[in-house]
Amino acid sequence: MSTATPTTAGAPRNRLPPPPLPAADARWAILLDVDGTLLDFADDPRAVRPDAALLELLHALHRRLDGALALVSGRTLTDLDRLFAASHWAAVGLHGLQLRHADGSCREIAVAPAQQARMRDVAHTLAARFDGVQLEDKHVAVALHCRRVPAQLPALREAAAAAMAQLPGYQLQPGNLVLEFSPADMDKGRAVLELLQRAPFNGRWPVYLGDDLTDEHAFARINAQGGLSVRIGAREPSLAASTLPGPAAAEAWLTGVLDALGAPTHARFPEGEPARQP
Ligand SMILES: O=P(O)(O)OC[C@H]1O[C@H](O[C@H]2O[C@H](CO)[C@@H](O)[C@H](O)[C@H]2O)[C@H](O)[C@@H](O)[C@@H]1O
Repeated sequence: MSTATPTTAGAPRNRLPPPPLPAADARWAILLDVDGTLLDFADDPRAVRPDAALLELLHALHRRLDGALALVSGRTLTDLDRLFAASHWAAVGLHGLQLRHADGSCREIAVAPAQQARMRDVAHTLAARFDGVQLEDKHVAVALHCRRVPAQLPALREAAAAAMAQLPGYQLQPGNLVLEFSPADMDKGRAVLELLQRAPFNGRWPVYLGDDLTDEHAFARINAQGGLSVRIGAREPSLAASTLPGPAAAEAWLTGVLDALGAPTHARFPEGEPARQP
């Protein structure tokens, strides 16, 4: 699949092909990371929102795949449902801590309240020490964003790694200009495997699109299942077998997938238009 070519610095670099399009009768299941894959990055995590064309495309694909399309994100399920009007979809939230199957059944990994309170306390104290670092408190997990102050990332990483000694049961998950404290022993790969074991995903060919380090866990599982892993962007190294340059290219490719499969005909948004931010 991938071919290694030398860079000018002499280090190998993977040159990956674009993903193929399906045959009209293909039985695909599509799993989609959100930030950096479907949506361009914004300085403020609360500022992003999918535009109408992307929403329409995703809802049409979800119908065409008989529900075998899921969002797999570090965001909470509540946030995903608000952004995508998708509370009837299977989804993975908080990097696998939350999971909803297509039949609506959910599971959530909990942490002892005292342990969680300790983690939040440590994270808030840490964020206050670094000017410009934005704290996103998801309760069971906390993200410290450096998008506005990328130069702070190395020092924040060092301080956060040191703080881990006080936080048994937690892991420090790096992402795109972000560090997250989240409960250990869960990642997107494990959650994706759970989804793939149940209808309507089982028996279909799994295709996963993602851009970030957290998506590498999913790429590993998807590859082991014989599916297709697609890296969005150019981050290296990656386990992905295929690549697209960014969210705009991902949307164009998904449009090609829908065209190849043939568009469905019923209602656009069964649960009403998605909420709009002011
Ligand atoms: O798994 P994902 O869907 O990619 O979610 C990962 C994190 O995405 C969000 O943060 C990232 O996007 C923000 C908006 O563009 C950006 O400001 C931030 O720097 C990025 O790290 C989200 O806020 C996090 O909760 C997710 O874990």
